[in-house]
Amino acid sequence: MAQIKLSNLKHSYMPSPQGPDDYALKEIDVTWRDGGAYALLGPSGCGKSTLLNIISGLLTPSEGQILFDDRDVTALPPDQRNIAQVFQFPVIYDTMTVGENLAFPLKNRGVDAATIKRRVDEIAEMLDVADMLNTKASGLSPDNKQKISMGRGLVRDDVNAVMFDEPLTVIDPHLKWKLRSKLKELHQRVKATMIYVTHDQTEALTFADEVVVMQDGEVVQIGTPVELFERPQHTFVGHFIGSPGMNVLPCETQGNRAIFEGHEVVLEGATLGSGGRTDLGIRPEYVSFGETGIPAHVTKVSDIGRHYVVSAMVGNTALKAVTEHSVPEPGSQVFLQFKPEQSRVYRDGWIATEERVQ
Ligand SMILES: Nc1ncnc2c1ncn2[C@@H]1O[C@H](COP(=O)(O)OP(=O)(O)OP(=O)(O)O)[C@@H](O)[C@H]1O
Repeated sequence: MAQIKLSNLKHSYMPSPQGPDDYALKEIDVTWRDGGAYALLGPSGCGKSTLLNIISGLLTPSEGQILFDDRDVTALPPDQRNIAQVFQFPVIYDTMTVGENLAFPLKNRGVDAATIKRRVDEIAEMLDVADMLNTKASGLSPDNKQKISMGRGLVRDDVNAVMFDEPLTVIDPHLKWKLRSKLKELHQRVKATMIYVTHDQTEALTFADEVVVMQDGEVVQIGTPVELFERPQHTFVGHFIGSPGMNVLPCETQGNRAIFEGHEVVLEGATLGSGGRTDLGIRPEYVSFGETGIPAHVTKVSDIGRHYVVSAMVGNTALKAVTEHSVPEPGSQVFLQFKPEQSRVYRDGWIATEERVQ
């Protein structure tokens, strides 16, 4: 397995790109440590597949380098990069048995029979398919087919990385959580460098030690699931991660305070920079109800199981609060309190509040 470094990577599908908008990848600088579990998360069109294809060697970047353990592989074709890939749709041979499918990547490389048997048994046991080794792949359910596809990606122990491209797309929703946790467990056992591409935050946050959040060809934040939740570096991250996402409320700034709909809001730290569009970012989980605070009108209360999501209006601005206990009635007047250490100003989308030193 290898450390993977993407250095000053840019890619445009146009022959002579003029400006940043002509680039599918604007400037990517990322280092993935050997044995880490990473997710590439972003909406459709943000550049995930482009990046994946550049790493696997299907696409040559317009600029920049790809390094595996400090070895420049930018010019190497896919077959010399030694990467295993698991795609959206299962890639298995229907005419072979499960065991033969799992053995195939090893057989292809001339691995000896005893090692093949040992690896196939190990992987089959990890995937809970040991009892299916002699079953013809054609008769398997879609989720078992995808499991075997994953197994084929994991069976070799000489690859630089295993890349998963939206691997749960074809899986029934009620089986998704099973495979999601299975993959996490597999990473802990196999310890390979794994890169998991998805537009689904639950998949990314369950699987990865670190998530790379992309928007419009740019990495907007790299962090642990907790970091992305607790301190989004960009309003996009705040909104994209979390359910419901972070409230992004137009505001003005006055010294180290935000003025939101005429009300002063205490922030986590000092305000940075000046000018640009300013928004106050606060997650619904950190908005609470009190005896005093910002007056609001409750418009809707949704019971979503473990907690309630309260929609309210402050002046002309809509926001959400998440609460477990004190549930107001729709139509009532309430006072909202924003947790200061979780209240931040964003300037043109980027965080502009200094981090509080503990
Ligand atoms: N072969 C291509 N030729 C021209 N433009 C392309 C090509 N492939 C992708 N693009 C453009 O590059 C940008 C990034 O696309 P990409 O497929 O990498 O995003 P993605 O995040 O993987 O999206 P999805 O999840 O829908 O596959 C998009 O604007 C897309 O239209």
